[in-house]
Formats: sequence, structure tokens, C-alpha cells
Amino acid sequence: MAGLAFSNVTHRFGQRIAVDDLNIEIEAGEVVCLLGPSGCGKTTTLRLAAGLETLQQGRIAIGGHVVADERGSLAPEKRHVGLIFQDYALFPHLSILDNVAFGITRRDALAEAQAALDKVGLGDRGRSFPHMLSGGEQQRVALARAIAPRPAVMLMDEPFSGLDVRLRDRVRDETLALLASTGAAVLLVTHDPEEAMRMASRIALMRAGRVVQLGTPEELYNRPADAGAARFFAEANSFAGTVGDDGQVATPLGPVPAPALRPGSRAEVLIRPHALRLDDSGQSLPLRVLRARLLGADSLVEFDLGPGLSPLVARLSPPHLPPAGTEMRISVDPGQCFVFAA
Ligand SMILES: Nc1ncnc2c1ncn2[C@@H]1O[C@H](COP(=O)(O)OP(=O)(O)OP(=O)(O)O)[C@@H](O)[C@H]1O
Repeated sequence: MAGLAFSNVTHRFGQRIAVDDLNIEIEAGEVVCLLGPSGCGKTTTLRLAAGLETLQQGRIAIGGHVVADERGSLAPEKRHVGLIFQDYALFPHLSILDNVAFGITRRDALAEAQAALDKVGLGDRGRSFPHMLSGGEQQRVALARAIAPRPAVMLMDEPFSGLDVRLRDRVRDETLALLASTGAAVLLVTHDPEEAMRMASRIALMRAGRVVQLGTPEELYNRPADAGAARFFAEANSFAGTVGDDGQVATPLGPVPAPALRPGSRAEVLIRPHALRLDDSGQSLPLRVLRARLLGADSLVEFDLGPGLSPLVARLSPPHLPPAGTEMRISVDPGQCFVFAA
């Protein structure tokens, strides 16, 4: 029995389809990330699960009980879901402890709130007010408030986007550990592929209201469903071509196998910048550097592929910063090359 299940959920705003026949089941203890570009329907999906948006078509169930279908809908406060939004939405006039106790209906609300604050490491800040806390601390209060009523489902909308990069990594990891200990089914919205890869047991990649691909981070990254899915994780070098009788597509870097496509069909080959590496063996291709930039742990190096072709972008690790004009030998990791029907 899934902790949270969407069955054939479709939602329109006027003529515009925001969510289009969505089917996702999230087990208790699982974190599923809704990932996709702005406007693809992530927040609407979350709001439908929370009951903040009235379901128009399909069915939503929590813990095996239908909470919304075409006949009716359970009020948000009766769904037993925890919500965390981007802006934390703490009440400014309430103390931290009262903020956390707010949603708890049990008689021992303050003790429960204190226990939740202890869990997020803010047990000694209960008497402070929200404006006295840093962004990261406020995020942890929001988390404490969401877990305190022990919800079966946790809905999170870009909960880390207000934090600076270094704090974000730490708060993300702490949140993940805490959520795992509560056993809730978690649906987390993000537009950041790295965040999804880091947090999710499974990722639902959305585009224009539809789930394009649902799978583990490893499946989405290494076996993208289409060119758009491949590009969403990392911008890639793209080559157009035709599948030859040998089942391969010719590219400036050599032939790439296209086992899923028929000879004669048009194809797009995507080669991730990470797929390119320096290689002095006889198999590699000599290419001239156009420019190189340091990105930190690795470098972005552009190579000349000749007239009429865009430069080949390689991400080299450890970083190399060869001067323009240097000739380097490059080979391709076939595991990071993808061929799709054009
Ligand atoms: N209340 C509304 N009224 C009309 N259209 C809406 C409303 N809410 C969302 N939409 C539209 O529905 C589509 C999906 O919006 P949604 O907010 O779910 O996307 P999103 O993937 O969460 O985007 P973002 O990452 O920018 O938050 C968009 O085209 C949006 O303009």
C-alpha cells in the first residue's frame, strides 16, 4: 500500500493543462522528487496532494484511503500531510516553540513541539522569535513544525532554495536523515537536477504537465528516456546524423552505435561534456583547444571541430587549462553518449 498515490490525475487552469494524466505511487519511507523546468506542473501536483487545489480528474490516495476523486475531496487539515514551502511560512508573532506546536492537536502539544525542535538541533531556541533566527535555522523550524504532528506524507516545495550553497548541502543531508527516521512518504519539488539526484529514491521528470520518466536517479541519469531528459541533467554536445547500414551514426568524434533505431532513420547524438577525456592512446582524436576555463574541481575546455560546427565542450577532471591552440587527444566514454530518434 502506497503512502501517497496519484492515479490518472489531470488538472486544468482554464484551457491550460497544468497536470496531464499523472500516475505516481510513493511508498512510506520513500523520497520521490518532482523535477522539471518552471511551469511544468510540479507545484500544482503538490497542491493537489495537500488539498489546496480541488481535484478535477483522477484520484489521490493517502495510506490506501482515497482523499480526493471526482466525487469529493477531504479538507487539507484532515489529510495528515506535512507541508514545507520555499518561504518557511513561520508566524512572525509566535515564538519558535508555539510555531512548532501550532499544528499539533494532541494535549501534549508543547512537549511534542519541544521534542521536534530537539530533533532538528534547535531545542534551546524555543523562546526565540522567527526574525531572531538565520535562514537555515528557520528552515529547520519549518521542518520541525512539519514533522511534529507525525504526518504520513510530507510535501516539500523547493524547501532549500532560500539557503546559501554551503548551508544547503548540510541542511539537505540532515533533513533527509530526519525524514528517513519518520518513515513518511515524501514528495519533494525541485527544478535542480543535482538536488533531486542527492535527495531522491526515485525522480519523476516532468515536462508540460506530464511525467516523462520515473525511475531511480541512476536510471534517469544513465538511461534518459529522450533527448530532453538527457539535456535536463547536463547540457550536452549534439550531433545530427543518419543511422547507417552498420547500425551506427557517424559523428565528428567517430561512429556511435544506435541499436534502437532502424538504418536510414534520422538521429540525434548527445555526448555529455563529462564523456570526453584526455587519452594518449592511438584510439583518440587530436583536437585543437579554442579556450579553457576553470570551474573549480574541473575545467570546461572547448575544442575546434572545424568550419560550420559548434565547438566541442569537454569537462575535464582533474582540471586542465591548456592555452588556445594546444592540440590534445580526446576519447569518448560510450556510457555517456546517447542516441535518440530525431
Ligand atoms: N492559479 C493558477 N491560475 C492559472 N494558471 C496557473 C495557476 N497556477 C499554476 N498555473 C499554470 O499552471 C502551469 C503549472 O504551474 P506550476 O506552478 O504547477 O508549475 P511549476 O512546475 O511548479 O513551476 P515553478 O518551478 O516555476 O514553480 C503553469 O503554466 C502555470 O502558469
